[in-house]
Amino acid sequence: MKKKLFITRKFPAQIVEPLREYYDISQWDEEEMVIPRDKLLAAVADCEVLWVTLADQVNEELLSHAPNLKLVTNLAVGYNNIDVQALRKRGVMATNTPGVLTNTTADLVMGLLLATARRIPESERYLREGKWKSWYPMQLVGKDVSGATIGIIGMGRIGQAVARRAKGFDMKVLYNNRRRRHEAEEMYGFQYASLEELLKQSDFVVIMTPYNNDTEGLIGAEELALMKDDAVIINASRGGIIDELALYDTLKEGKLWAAGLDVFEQEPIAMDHPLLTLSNVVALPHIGSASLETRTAMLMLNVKELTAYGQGKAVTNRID
Ligand SMILES: NC(=O)C1=CN([C@@H]2O[C@H](COP(=O)(O)OP(=O)(O)OC[C@H]3O[C@@H](n4cnc5c(N)ncnc54)[C@H](O)[C@@H]3O)[C@@H](O)[C@H]2O)C=CC1
Ligand SMILES: O=C(O)C(=O)CO
Repeated sequence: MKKKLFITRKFPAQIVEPLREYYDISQWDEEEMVIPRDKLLAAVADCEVLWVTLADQVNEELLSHAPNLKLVTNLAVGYNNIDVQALRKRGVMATNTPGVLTNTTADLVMGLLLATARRIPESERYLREGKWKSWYPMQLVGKDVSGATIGIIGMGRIGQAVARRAKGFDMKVLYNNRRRRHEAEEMYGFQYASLEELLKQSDFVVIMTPYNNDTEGLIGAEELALMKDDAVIINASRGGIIDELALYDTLKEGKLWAAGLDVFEQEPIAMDHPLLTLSNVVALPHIGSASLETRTAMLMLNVKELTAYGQGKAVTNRID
């Protein structure tokens, strides 16, 4: 008998179909909308394998409804949506998608850096709104990225890919990480700094840590106050790492140049969120890894794990 697999979103048919060799598959039939929780809890009742997106919470509640569950595959590298302890307790395995999205996400971070520093979205709105009357010296002036100091908090796969790109802009690279990256320091001249020094010295601060109990609220009012008044903060990791209301207050008081945000505490962000009233906030709908090549690679990495499990082989990229 085939194993039961439930997929929490409508994924492309050509990706899912080959898995039918091993699985009896059911899936939520919406591409855009998250499956309602009650439907998900009912759907997992008899499934052995669950394929989720980062919008699905895999927690004690879900596990208590899924007595046969053995494997969860997460279509994301970040796995803050998964309660790893609860999984471990029940002997359920989980996998994620490290590596395949590193460059694409680092590219987006550079996009946010340029967009905030050079006021690109604001300038585009200005043109489309018919405000462009002439060229004048101080029109929509921004700040230079080239030669500036970037401070990267979380020097993992993506953090290091951002740092390498920053070198291409002749930036000085400071970083803070759980452990020193001696090899990268020697090879590229990246400099380790305490969080406090990094915040004080950087023109651009980029957050690339995972989201967990240690990093929740890592950047609050006190940390923002350490930053230069004309600095930019970029968050492409997870929303809860920055205190959004503290960020709003800091920007509103003119104590920061701008913020570039791909992620939010609540996703989608509420349209009346105060951050969205500020013209120096560039806000994106969590598109860090959203290139066709990379989203396909993420799906295919999950497929590889599901195929291995279906064939009775070991899965890799385990997060449990
Ligand atoms: N916006 C988007 O679409 C995307 C967002 N992400 C987010 O980026 C995160 C990072 O991804 P990777 O670079 O692949 O992970 P990684 O595990 O390679 O890197 C994370 C780094 O953060 C460091 N770190 C952890 N806690 C820290 C702390 N308190 N202070 C300083 N450093 C700390 C770790 O030592 C590690 O070097 C993911 O967990 C995910 O939340 C990832 C991909 C796309
Ligand atoms: O992989 C992740 O963690 C994302 O946020 C989306 O790619």
